[in-house]
Amino acid sequence: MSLFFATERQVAIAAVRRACGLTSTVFNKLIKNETLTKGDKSPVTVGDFSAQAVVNTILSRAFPDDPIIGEEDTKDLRGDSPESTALRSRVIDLATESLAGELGLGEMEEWGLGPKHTHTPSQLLDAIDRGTYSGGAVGRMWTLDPIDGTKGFLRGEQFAVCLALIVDAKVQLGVIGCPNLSQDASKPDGPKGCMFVAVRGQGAEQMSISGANPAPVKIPVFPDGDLNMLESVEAAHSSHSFNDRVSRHLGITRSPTRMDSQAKYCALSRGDGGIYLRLPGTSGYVEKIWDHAPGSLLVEEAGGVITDARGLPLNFGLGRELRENHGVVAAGKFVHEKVLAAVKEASEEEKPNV
Ligand SMILES: Nc1ncnc2c1ncn2[C@@H]1O[C@H](COP(=O)(O)OS(=O)(=O)O)[C@@H](OP(=O)(O)O)[C@H]1O
Ligand SMILES: [Mg+2]
Ligand SMILES: [Mg+2]
Ligand SMILES: [Mg+2]
Repeated sequence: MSLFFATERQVAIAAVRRACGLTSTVFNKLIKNETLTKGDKSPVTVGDFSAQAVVNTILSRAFPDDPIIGEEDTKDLRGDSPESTALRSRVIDLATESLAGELGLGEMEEWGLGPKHTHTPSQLLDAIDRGTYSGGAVGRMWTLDPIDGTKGFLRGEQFAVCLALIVDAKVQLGVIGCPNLSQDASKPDGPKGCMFVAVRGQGAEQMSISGANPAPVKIPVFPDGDLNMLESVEAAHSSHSFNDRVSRHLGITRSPTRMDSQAKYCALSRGDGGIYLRLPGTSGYVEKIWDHAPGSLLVEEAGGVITDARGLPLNFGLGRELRENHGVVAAGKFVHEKVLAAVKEASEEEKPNV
């Protein structure tokens, strides 16, 4: 039987795998002036830029007509200042080195990828800027977060390379690479590095980053009293005190697991935590589609439910942002409705949140 999106799945896995390798190289060699602070005060590193160059180059060669919505752009890389020049050359070197390896893709030659092909600096910068697509409700488009959880990446904790294919506003394919996540949730000190792959209607699986040991993931049915909350590390990204209030309404006694990035969706999909709650703080920040697209499909294909805090589906067809959604509530299907009710009760007590 031929499966839908088989080529897209294969290319997305190869691209995320390559970017995960690159991020490990960068982490081990990152030096102080290789991190910038963006306009919104969030950090971006040479790793974010070069991983976007690599993934976008692979996608553009394999699917030249598909637009890409990527988090990063080259504004900070194209200037003439010594800082810009140094950053640019480091990003180009890292991306060039990463793209020079075998990708394990059958059509690589035909697509102009692999060790025999070189990419000029200007092609690599343009590849990063292929990510500036504005999105919308119609057609195929990819969305990429080259390093999600950059703060976690810098701390040596959780981060993820996140890629999704959206068709007519629906996420059809999601791939998340988590280089620092334990392969076996019950062995936190065991081997690390996993990849989660979901295709709509075809289920969700976890494998090692090399592709070894693929196994389906499914959100378990938690006995009452065994639930716990997954939440952001950064208090500015989602209110911890609001989550505590929701936990009290649900009778949750276990302490929350704090983790950066879409690794939270991965943990949820394999039962390593029962609820992911992300309610907006007071800053007016609007969530971006690349921070939720692959994770949302992973949750659904693992048998869970994901909505915003008001119970509405996440709308990926409104451009680069989840403009009409308010926060995120993700959980197993037997738990989700109870969480929404608890969110409502908690927000009635604490008005500014919902
Ligand atoms: N103020 C505010 N509110 C909500 N979300 C924000 C905010 N600022 C940034 N971001 C986005 O959060 C992404 C990281 O989310 P995490 O869940 O990993 O946060 S945390 O680091 O665990 O706290 C992070 O993704 P990356 O930039 O890819 O790291 C941002 O897109
Ligand atoms: Mg960022
Ligand atoms: Mg992100
Ligand atoms: Mg990012």
